[in-house]
Amino acid sequence: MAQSLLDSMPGACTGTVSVTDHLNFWGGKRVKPRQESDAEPVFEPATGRVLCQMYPCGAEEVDEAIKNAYEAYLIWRKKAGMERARVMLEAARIIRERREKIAKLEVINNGKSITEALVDIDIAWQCIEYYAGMAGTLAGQHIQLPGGAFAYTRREPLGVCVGIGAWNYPFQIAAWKSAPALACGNAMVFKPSPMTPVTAVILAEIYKEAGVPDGLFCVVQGGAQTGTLLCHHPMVAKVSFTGSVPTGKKVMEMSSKTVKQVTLELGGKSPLIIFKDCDLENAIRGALMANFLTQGEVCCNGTRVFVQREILPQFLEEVVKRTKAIRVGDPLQDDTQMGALISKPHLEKVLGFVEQAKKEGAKVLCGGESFVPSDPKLQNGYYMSPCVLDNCRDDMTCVKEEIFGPVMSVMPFDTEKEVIKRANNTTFGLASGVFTRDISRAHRVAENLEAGTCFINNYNISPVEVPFGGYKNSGFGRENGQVTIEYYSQLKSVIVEMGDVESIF
Ligand SMILES: NC(=O)c1ccc[n+]([C@@H]2O[C@H](COP(=O)([O-])OP(=O)(O)OC[C@H]3O[C@@H](n4cnc5c(N)ncnc54)[C@H](O)[C@@H]3O)[C@@H](O)[C@H]2O)c1
Ligand SMILES: C[N+](C)(C)CCCC=O
Repeated sequence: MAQSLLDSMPGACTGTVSVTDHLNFWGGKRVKPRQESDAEPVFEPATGRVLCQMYPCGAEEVDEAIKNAYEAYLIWRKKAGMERARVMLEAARIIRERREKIAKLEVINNGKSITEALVDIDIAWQCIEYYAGMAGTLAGQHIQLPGGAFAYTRREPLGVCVGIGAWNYPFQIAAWKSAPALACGNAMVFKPSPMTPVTAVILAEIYKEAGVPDGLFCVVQGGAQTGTLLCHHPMVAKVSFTGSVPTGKKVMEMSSKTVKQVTLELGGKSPLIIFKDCDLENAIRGALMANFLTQGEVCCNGTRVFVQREILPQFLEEVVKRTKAIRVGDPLQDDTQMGALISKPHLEKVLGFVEQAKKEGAKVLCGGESFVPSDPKLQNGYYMSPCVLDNCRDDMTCVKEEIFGPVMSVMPFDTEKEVIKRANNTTFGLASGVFTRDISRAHRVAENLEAGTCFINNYNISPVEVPFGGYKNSGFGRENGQVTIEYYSQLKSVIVEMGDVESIF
């Protein structure tokens, strides 16, 4: 059934696809929703058409999926790491083979450009391939103790892990969470955002095809209620959450009731600092990459752009020229650079931030308006023109709050000390960036910025080998990189006596 959906992708155009397949997945197959009464429409952002219905899972379905995942976990955890690796490598291969079709479906559900979606799918299979490579390397330590006694540690899986995703990188988030989880021998029940329910289930089918036991990667659909059921379920060992700070706090609180481990990948308001000694051309490219990928709906975007006063005029002139030239439109067209925002309410929220910024004294240098493409089929889509704001101050709403749209706020600064203080003056701490040719300054600034990532002379690249995650309210735990193995496994110490027991009794 699902294969037919992917098979229809090559010829599919914007405005032509409807998804009727079931979107839940456990027991090795798509599962019909038990309740069809609370359906929520899912929209195609590019056209505003209804793409499909999302039927939230209730308590019985969540319980069934978790129990099914637990059965699969009992089988999977006993497999050698090399065996798990082979299955995961096969899953990565299948994704690579179907990348165009999956990317197309992602575009239709999310609204981002096909150019970007292809990169997202590539990052997804790379992540699975990377953790497949690590599955066979998991090992403990041998510790010598007095009298011939010794101890060793075993790195063991946690059990059933829950993944809860945001809507901006639907397939990639599912891969970033499931790949390390599965490599360590866990099972995962994944809940995508109710706005992007379509592609996580494709990943489930691919894992199944690659040879994971039925139930190892399950998908349950739903919003806050379904998420709450997952976070409270006693058989869940860990919740890895990607989403906003307020929801992340709730997830942490709910998970604490049954002492589940938690990873929180939350929002950001990241600083990008551009010194006058930078390569200006690269800094401008970096600023655009830091603000306008996925219509600005990126957690780690560098939306507070601090530019050293001497180069501010040249920077603004060039950034505005290039922002105005960004081609907004049909996300399935190869030459489109920016697609549609996720939903009408979200578009209105982002436009509201621009209005508020104007009221607070910011100057709109370009964009910041809703945009109606000339193609009639796109006229009800959720488009806006990318925006550059000048005259921004640190106390403005647009500088303090995560907008999650294509809005860049630019501010001048004079000294390194001053800009570091201002950059750190936020409750967020996801990412940061610095452009300078001074190597000492670059590393000094990186050391002093309170953020989980600092890009030097680039922005928003995401090699899967490098850990990704936040400081402060942007969360804790990491995705990607070797360290994430520690967030999906636990250590057992086995202590072995070789002599007699010395008892004080
Ligand atoms: N740090 C990261 O890696 C990262 C990546 C992508 C997005 N984000 C952040 O995500 C936010 C945008 O995504 P969003 O609007 O989907 O966020 P959101 O917090 O509204 O929702 C995220 C997920 O949580 C679920 N959810 C909502 N209420 C819940 C509850 N009470 N219990 C359990 N689950 C619940 C949603 O259904 C969704 O699946 C932004 O703040 C963005 O910065 C962070
Ligand atoms: C792949 N990027 C661009 C680093 C985004 C990671 C996920 C954040 O929203």
